[in-house]
Amino acid sequence: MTDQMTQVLKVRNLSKSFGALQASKNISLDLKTGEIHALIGPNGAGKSTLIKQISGELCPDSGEVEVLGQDVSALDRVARAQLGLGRTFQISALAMEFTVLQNTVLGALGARGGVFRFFGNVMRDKALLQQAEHALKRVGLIDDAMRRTADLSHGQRRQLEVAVALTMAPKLFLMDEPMAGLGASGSKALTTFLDELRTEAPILLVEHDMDAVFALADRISVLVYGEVIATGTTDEIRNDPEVRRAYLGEEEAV
Ligand SMILES: Nc1ncnc2c1ncn2[C@@H]1O[C@H](COP(=O)(O)OP(=O)(O)OP(=O)(O)O)[C@@H](O)[C@H]1O
Repeated sequence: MTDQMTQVLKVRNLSKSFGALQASKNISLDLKTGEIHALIGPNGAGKSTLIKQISGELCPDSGEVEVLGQDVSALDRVARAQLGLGRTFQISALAMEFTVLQNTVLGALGARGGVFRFFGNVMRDKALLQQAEHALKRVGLIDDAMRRTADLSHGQRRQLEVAVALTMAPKLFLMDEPMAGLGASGSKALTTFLDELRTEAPILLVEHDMDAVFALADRISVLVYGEVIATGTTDEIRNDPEVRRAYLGEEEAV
């Protein structure tokens, strides 16, 4: 990393409670140009809750979120996405009866702010098709373009979510466990892809797969009980006694 790197995402003092449970405690972190910043922590630490507050799906009790220098705290999810905040879609966002290509074209249509009217016409739109095919090539799903989404493996659906998000040409990515359910070869392929993607769109990556995290991350933040207990390079995190005690040690991940 160099000093010239700019912050594309800044989270300041975010807090969120669900009743008596404080799921985010005064969280501050940032994401810089060209980097992958991994967010790790035990189950229930509050990783997804944090991602949802950044994407605009969940409203924090206090704190601010800045995207590309703009305070987006008052903006909804759609407005944040239009500013370039990409988010891997939940599997439920895919239309299971549609083909892989159709789902990706719908993503590309959404990226243009298009309205879904006559699907037949949409599927004849050369520019949309090219955009969708390009995204499918990048994630390694082009050979499956005509398959029904319902017939894909779990891992392939995760790849498709990334392809759909890519059609929106995001300037930064929030990814919540993209490796989940991928076999060894799937996660290796996705690791290679994310490694390349970071220069185009930096990534805040929530991931339990420690091999992927330590292979990819420029920096890691560790979240425990809603609190960031450490942020640092992979070596700093690996050797941090508090992190080892609170998280890594217990999982024997290093
Ligand atoms: N909508 C909600 N209502 C009440 N409690 C919630 C809600 N969403 C999350 N929680 C609680 O907040 C805490 C943080 O959950 P969260 O899903 O953010 O953790 P996580 O680190 O993403 O976990 P995992 O690694 O298992 O996905 C958990 O105790 C969870 O039960």
